[in-house]
Amino acid sequence: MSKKLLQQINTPSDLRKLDPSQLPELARELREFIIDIVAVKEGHLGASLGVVELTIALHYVFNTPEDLLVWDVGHQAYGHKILTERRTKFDTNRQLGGLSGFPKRSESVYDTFGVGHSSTSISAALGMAIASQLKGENKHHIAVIGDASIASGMAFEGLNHAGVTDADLLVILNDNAIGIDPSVGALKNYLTAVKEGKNPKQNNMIKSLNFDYSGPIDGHDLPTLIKELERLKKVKGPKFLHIITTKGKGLQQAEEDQVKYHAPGKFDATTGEIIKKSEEHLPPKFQDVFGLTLVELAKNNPKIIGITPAMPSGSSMKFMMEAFPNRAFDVGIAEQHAVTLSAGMATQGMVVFCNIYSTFLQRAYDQVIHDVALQNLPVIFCLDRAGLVGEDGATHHGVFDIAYLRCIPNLMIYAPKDEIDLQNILYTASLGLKHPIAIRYPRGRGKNADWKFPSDFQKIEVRKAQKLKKGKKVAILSTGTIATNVTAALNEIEEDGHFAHYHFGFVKPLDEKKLHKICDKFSTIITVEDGVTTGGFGSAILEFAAKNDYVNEVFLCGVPDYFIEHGTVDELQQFCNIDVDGLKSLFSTVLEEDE
Ligand SMILES: Cc1ncc(C[n+]2csc(CCOP(=O)(O)OP(=O)(O)O)c2C)c(N)n1
Ligand SMILES: CC(=O)[C@@H](O)[C@H](O)COP(=O)(O)O
Ligand SMILES: [Mg+2]
Repeated sequence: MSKKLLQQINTPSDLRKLDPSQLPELARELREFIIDIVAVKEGHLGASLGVVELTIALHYVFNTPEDLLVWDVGHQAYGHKILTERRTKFDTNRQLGGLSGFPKRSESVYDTFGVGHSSTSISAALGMAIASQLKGENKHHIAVIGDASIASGMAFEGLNHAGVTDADLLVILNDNAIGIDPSVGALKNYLTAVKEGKNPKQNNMIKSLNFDYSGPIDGHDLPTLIKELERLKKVKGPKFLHIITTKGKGLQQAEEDQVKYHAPGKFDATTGEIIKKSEEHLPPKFQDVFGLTLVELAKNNPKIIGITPAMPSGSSMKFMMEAFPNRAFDVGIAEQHAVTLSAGMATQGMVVFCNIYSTFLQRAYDQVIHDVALQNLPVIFCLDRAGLVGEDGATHHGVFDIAYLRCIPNLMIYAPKDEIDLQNILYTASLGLKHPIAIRYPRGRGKNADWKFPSDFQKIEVRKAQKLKKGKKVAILSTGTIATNVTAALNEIEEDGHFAHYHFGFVKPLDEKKLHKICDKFSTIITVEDGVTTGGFGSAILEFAAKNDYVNEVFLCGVPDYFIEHGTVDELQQFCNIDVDGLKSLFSTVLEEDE
């Protein structure tokens, strides 16, 4: 179908020239445009489809970019990007060198705040609103936040503050009753009661926080939305609009299976059918190795508990939730709570597997230190999506965990080299450890198509590093699944026992006995990791060498000291020179120099 209206719009001021009667047609065109491109280029789908009308109404009513609009998480901001000067580039979304999948200040003046991690929008927009007041500027400030994201502690901190200000802040709650997985918790029940009219108006909790509350209204009804936004524009102080939308709106399958269509991969734009890749003979996803192994272990140990903050599907904690609903908890977007809840359970002798994406654990740093490590509670952190995650980009790479966890006393860190190693460390942790442990593993699939399940678990000796290959001259020390790249690179160069390769599953505690032997035997050491080298595994080896007066040459390979953008994992590893070819050329150079 034609996109006559959309093609006329490069900026929101073009949009504001349209007659209100043309906006529903624009919404149809925008939706179709998003579907056509995401079907081929992949990305987040359902959330953006759900806010098409809201996006149009906001840019129609408010004077963006003068008025400041903050999208929470930003996975729903595709329509916003398309209407704000990026329509012709939208087909590069999330690709190397292309548009970011999330709003980003350096990308556009319309992206007022960089997002990706949830629940920041209220604080950020309030900060802007207070700054505008202080500067004597007359602007509107709008935060758009979803029902799952508003349940997070940080959003409540923002609301709590905003309610005692007279800042020009409009919070729009986009309530579609789902996050990535169905929303959870008492707040969800409260919002449902409000929607069903079961909550008396005088008991409205948002009103009681001193907001001008309106809604709930139909977020797909453009005339109603526009009328209400026009009204709110004139209201002073903090305001809260509750709108009801359908995630995936306009694509039947996306509306019916909202979990799958959050980010469906490639699909047929006309039928909506997801284009399935054959999964036969493919190695397992690490998340499934985690999820299925946990269930297996939990069968024999009633003390095992699983906790996820809002990622039951992404982490595969859903298997545990299905098998043992009483012992598995989705606590919503609440990483801080997830960590301290785990600590509380651990005080009572439970064996808690707290699964958090590496990047999202950053939010619960104090809880890891203060509530877990300081009390030496043996919580088992399973950090999925460690390393470079690919198209989600800089906000989501799990590259800092080794560096930010390594300095915490009591906390052990383990990075398995493959699926079996992951299973075995989960098993080992389930037997009971004297300390908390963080087990980090990457997004995506392993390499072992012959992975057997269930398997014979092997206990892993704490601290012990493993020799993967013998060699005489240079020692390569790797941690985690990047070992596979090292092995492949070594297999591709002609070397006759020049390089030895060691897998350091334990980054902490380090196998110092083996390190002494390595430092004595090899004058050159190369460390390889898929996280930042600043403070990471390589740094740990350098610290060991310095502390023990070794003067070996140590080369660190890993993620450099700047933020890595989006692209495929292969492209980004190549960029960091930790792909097979990058490592091969480094090893070849070392080999040539030695000969
Ligand atoms: C701190 C943090 N934890 C988890 C996530 C992963 N995540 C991204 S979107 C999302 C669900 C958001 O749901 P909601 O706010 O209701 O927005 P919707 O997708 O429904 O539009 C989650 C859990 C995140 N981005 N940030
Ligand atoms: C927007 C967001 O934070 C999530 O949707 C994230 O993109 C999920 O990542 P995975 O696809 O790795 O589960
Ligand atoms: Mg939602």
